[in-house]
Amino acid sequence: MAGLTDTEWRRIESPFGQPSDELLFGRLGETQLVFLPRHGRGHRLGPSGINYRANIDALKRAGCTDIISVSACGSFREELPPGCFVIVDQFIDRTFAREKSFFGNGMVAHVSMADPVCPRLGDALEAAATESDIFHVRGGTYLTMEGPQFSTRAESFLYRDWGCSVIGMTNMPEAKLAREAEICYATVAMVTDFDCWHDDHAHVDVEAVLKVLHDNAEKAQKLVAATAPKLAGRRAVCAAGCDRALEVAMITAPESREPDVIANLDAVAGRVLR
Ligand SMILES: CSC[C@H]1O[C@H](OP(=O)(O)O)[C@H](O)[C@@H]1O
Ligand SMILES: Nc1ncnc2[nH]cnc12
Repeated sequence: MAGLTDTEWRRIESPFGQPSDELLFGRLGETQLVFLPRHGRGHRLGPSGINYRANIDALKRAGCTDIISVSACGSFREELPPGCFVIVDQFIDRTFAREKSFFGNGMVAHVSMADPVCPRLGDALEAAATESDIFHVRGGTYLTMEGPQFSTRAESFLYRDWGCSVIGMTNMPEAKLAREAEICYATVAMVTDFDCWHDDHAHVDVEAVLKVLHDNAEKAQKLVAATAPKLAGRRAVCAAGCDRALEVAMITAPESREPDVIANLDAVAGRVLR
């Protein structure tokens, strides 16, 4: 990415297994930035094969306070055509074959997902998109399907009827895990296709997705570059409380907590478990 300096790929170890790849550390002006390709370089990993827990844990260990998820998506709305960037504010999770929590037996926690997107990050993305003259929409619901196959036409119509805006295969459980790790999270959904509901457009295929993605890569980089400086001066606390999500979430009594489970949570929940 143009303007990214002091770059270095570094491997981060996680007790939750292998992150998708090494992390690319760099600096964009005053902002420290870390890039993690969620499918690995070369797109080796499918959406169900990504170790989402290891990725979020590694980002936490790397010191990340904010995550901007850049994601290719199908659209359910005429007014969100290919090329449009949607700064979503809600998710529906239809995945079923993924580890979805850092917590469980031995240390149970229930975080709120009522507002899964950090409004401060949403504001920064919206302002950056406006400044950069990028066609975008603020707000929308991202449905996460398991994949790897695309939806049937019946599913596509169902999700439209549910009021969903876009569809992808990765943002859940990513957003849930970011919340558990007390990291602010926001998504830029880059619309690549109309899935398979639209009479006037062919059903989605990978070739079509890649073409739109390539045509929009520069725009996505411009958006990240314009957003980064807005996040440089880290506030003491997140006004929405993303960075304190665990304070009202943990339910297992201290004497019932399992030490080996607690040990793995040193990065994600060390702040509240110490
Ligand atoms: C190549 S189309 C399907 C693929 O694209 C999206 O990836 P990402 O969310 O990482 O941008 C979608 O979720 C699927 O994984
Ligand atoms: N139509 C679609 N469904 C699921 N994931 C996608 N990624 C890009 N387009 C998609």
